Amino acid sequence: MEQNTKIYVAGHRGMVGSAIVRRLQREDNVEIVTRTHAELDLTDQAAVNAFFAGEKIDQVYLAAAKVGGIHANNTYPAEFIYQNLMIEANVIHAAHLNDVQKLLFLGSSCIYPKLAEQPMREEALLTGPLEPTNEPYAVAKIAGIKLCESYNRQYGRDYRSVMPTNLYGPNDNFHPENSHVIPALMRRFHEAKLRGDRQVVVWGTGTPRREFLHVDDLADAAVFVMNLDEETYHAHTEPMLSHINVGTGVDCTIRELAEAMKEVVGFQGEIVWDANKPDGTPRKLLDVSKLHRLGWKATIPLKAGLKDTYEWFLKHQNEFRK
Ligand SMILES: NC(=O)C1=CN([C@@H]2O[C@H](COP(=O)(O)OP(=O)(O)OC[C@H]3O[C@@H](n4cnc5c(N)ncnc54)[C@H](OP(=O)(O)O)[C@@H]3O)[C@@H](O)[C@H]2O)C=CC1
Ligand SMILES: C[C@H]1O[C@H](OP(=O)(O)OP(=O)(O)OC[C@H]2O[C@@H](n3cnc4c(=O)[nH]c(N)nc43)[C@H](O)[C@@H]2O)[C@@H](O)[C@@H](O)C1=O
Repeated sequence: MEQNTKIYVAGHRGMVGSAIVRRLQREDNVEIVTRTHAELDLTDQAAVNAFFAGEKIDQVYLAAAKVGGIHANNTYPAEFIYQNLMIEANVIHAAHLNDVQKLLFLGSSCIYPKLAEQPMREEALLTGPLEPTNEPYAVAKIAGIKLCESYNRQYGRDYRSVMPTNLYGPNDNFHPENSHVIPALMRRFHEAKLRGDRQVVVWGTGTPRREFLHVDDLADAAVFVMNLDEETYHAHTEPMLSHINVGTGVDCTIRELAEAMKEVVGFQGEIVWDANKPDGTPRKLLDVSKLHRLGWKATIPLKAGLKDTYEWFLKHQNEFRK
C-alpha cells in the first residue's frame, strides 16, 4: 500500500488555504495537517520549531499571511512587513531543519515594480520601484521567494513559489475597509440593495486595471505546481528566478468590475467615485505564458466566479470574520 503524503496547509481557515484543502481532499493518499492561528502563532519561532519537530511533515503549502486590500496595506505597514517576514522565515527555516521535502510559498503580483511592462513577466522582479501603498508587504513577499531560493541553492531543497494575481471567492475577507475590492464591493452593493440606497460609493477613479482569479483556480494551480516533477520544474525556472505567475491573462478596469458587481448583486442605483481614495498601481496583469507552457490554464470566467461567490456570500453572511 502506498504511504500517505503528510501535507501541512498553513492558513487553512483563510480564503486560499481553505481552497487548497478542498482541492487536496480530492487527492488519494494524502493526510492534511492544519492548525488554527490560536493553536499555532506562526510568528512564534519556538512554537513553529516545536510543531515541525513533532509532526513528520512531507509538504507545506504556505498560505498563512497578513493579508488585506489597498487601505489596510497603507494603514498598517508595520504589521504587514513584520508579520509576513516572521511567518515566512519561521516556517521555511523550520521546514528545512525538519527535512520537509517540498514547500510551496504563496507570494503576490504586487512584488513587481509599480510601472512594470505589461503583462508582467517573472523576469520583472527587482527591476524598479514598488507601489508605495503596499511596498512593505511586497518586500516581505520578495523575501519569501528569496528564502526559498536560498535554501534550494545552499541545501538542495525543492521549495517553490507561485505569484497569484488578485484573488476572490469563498471564505474571502468581507471587511468594509480592510478587504480587497471584490469582497468590499459585493458587501457594499448588497447592503445598499437591502436598504434601497440610490448610490454606492466606489474608491478611486475607476481607471486602474486588475486581473482577478477565482481561488478554486488558484488552488488547482498551486497543487499543479507543487506536483510538477523536478526535471520539468527546473526546465522552466532558474535557481535565482524560480517563481511562477498564476493568473487568467485577462484584466478589466475597476469601473468594469463595479458594473459587473452591480449586475450580479442586482443593485438598481448609481455608482459614484471617491477620487480621494488611492488608485494604487495603474495596471497589474500577469504574463502567464510560463504556466501555460507547463500545461495549466484558468477555467473560471470572472462573471461566473462573481455569481458563485455571491451565492456563497448569501449563505455565510453571519459567519464573516471581524
Ligand atoms: N487575497 C488575495 O487577493 C491574494 C492573496 N495572495 C496570497 O495568498 C495567501 C493567502 O491569502 P488569503 O487566503 O487571501 O488571506 P486570508 O487572510 O484569507 O488567510 C490568511 C490566513 O493566515 C492566517 N494567519 C495570519 N497570521 C497568522 C499567524 N501569525 N499564525 C497563524 N496563522 C496566521 C489567518 O488566520 P487569522 O485570520 O486567524 O489571523 C488566515 O487564516 C497569502 O500569502 C497572500 O499573500 C496572493 C495574491 C492575492
Ligand atoms: C492583491 C493585492 O491587493 C492590494 O492591492 P490592490 O491590487 O490595489 O487591491 P485592492 O483590491 O485593495 O484594490 C484594487 C483597486 O480597486 C479599487 N477599489 C475601489 N473600491 C474599493 C473598495 O471598496 N475596497 C478596495 N480594497 N479597493 C477598492 C482600489 O482603489 C484599487 O484601485 C494590496 O494589498 C496588494 O498588496 C495585493 O497583493
